[in-house]
Amino acid sequence: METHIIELNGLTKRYGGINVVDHLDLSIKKGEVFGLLGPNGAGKTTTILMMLGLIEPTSGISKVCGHNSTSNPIDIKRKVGYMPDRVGFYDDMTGLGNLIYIGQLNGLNKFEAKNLAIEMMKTVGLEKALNSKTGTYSRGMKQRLGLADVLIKQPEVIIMDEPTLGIDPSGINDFLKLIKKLSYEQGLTVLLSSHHLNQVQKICDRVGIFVKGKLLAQGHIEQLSEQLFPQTSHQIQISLKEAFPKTNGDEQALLQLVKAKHIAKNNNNIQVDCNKDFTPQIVKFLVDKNYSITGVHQKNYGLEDIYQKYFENKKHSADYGKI
Ligand SMILES: Nc1ncnc2c1ncn2[C@@H]1O[C@H](COP(=O)(O)OP(=O)(O)OP(=O)(O)O)[C@@H](O)[C@H]1O
Repeated sequence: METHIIELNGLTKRYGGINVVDHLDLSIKKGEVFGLLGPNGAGKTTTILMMLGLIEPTSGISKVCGHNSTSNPIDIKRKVGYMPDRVGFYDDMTGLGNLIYIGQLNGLNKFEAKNLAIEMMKTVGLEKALNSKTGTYSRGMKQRLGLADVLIKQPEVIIMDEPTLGIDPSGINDFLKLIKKLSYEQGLTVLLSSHHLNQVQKICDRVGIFVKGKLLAQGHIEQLSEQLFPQTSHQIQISLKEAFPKTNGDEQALLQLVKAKHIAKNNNNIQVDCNKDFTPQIVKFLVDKNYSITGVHQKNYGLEDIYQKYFENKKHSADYGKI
């Protein structure tokens, strides 16, 4: 049986008559890296705060590591490490000093705290900066120290709110790889809230698209496009030697064959958006009609495309529930 370490059922938070988190159901397995994606104001932070037991839901239940977040916030605090978007440290203390202090606040004696702090700083690649004051750390180094700060509590689950804010691109890559490695090696479950889609795509096992308090779709990236755009989940691009169509009848016949509404044309290239992979049928159709094919390509939606396309569609629809 699969173990769900995070279980949200009907989780709702109402502010000023509006459900900013609206009957949210979400299950995350042990060891999974899950990306919660959504624009500003979607309700990501409110959801996280309910999971941590820091605010009470209006209705519904949040369970993390088997504990009810609302009735057992102390147990949640023991098992869940939370990394907010900006991590604060004492700038005039060394990185090591800051971590030892956190370790002691979490019940370790000075000796244990020092040993663990050194180990965690090595884990996050800060061994050379052990004795530098955190005031001299770069933003990326501070985020790594923030991760060490979470790890020293030896959590089962790590929740991160926009963890890469303000880090330069190569620092982001290194930081995300580190998160993935930790999850893999230590079986840590990670919930990562972000609106940086490309980054999330790189390391998450699953993602959820969260808009106006509701989870619109969740799954692996490939599944998302099928859920969100059932009619156009496969984009098939064909390059031809000559322009398409030779006759109007060809275009209509191809549209009917693949049950598509529109064929996009650009010079000698065409793109057909279909609800399944019609590549063999399209190629056969064109060959039978004596077109010369110079290239065939199936484009997969990336998370950025999925997100953009979703919000483009929303401009034409008043109802977020209808896709
Ligand atoms: N204490 C509060 N009182 C009233 N409204 C609130 C409160 N906290 C959050 N909200 C509202 O709830 C909505 C969701 O906010 P939340 O911070 O959870 O979104 P978010 O997805 O984390 O956005 P961001 O990425 O900008 O942090 C927003 O409209 C916000 O104004």
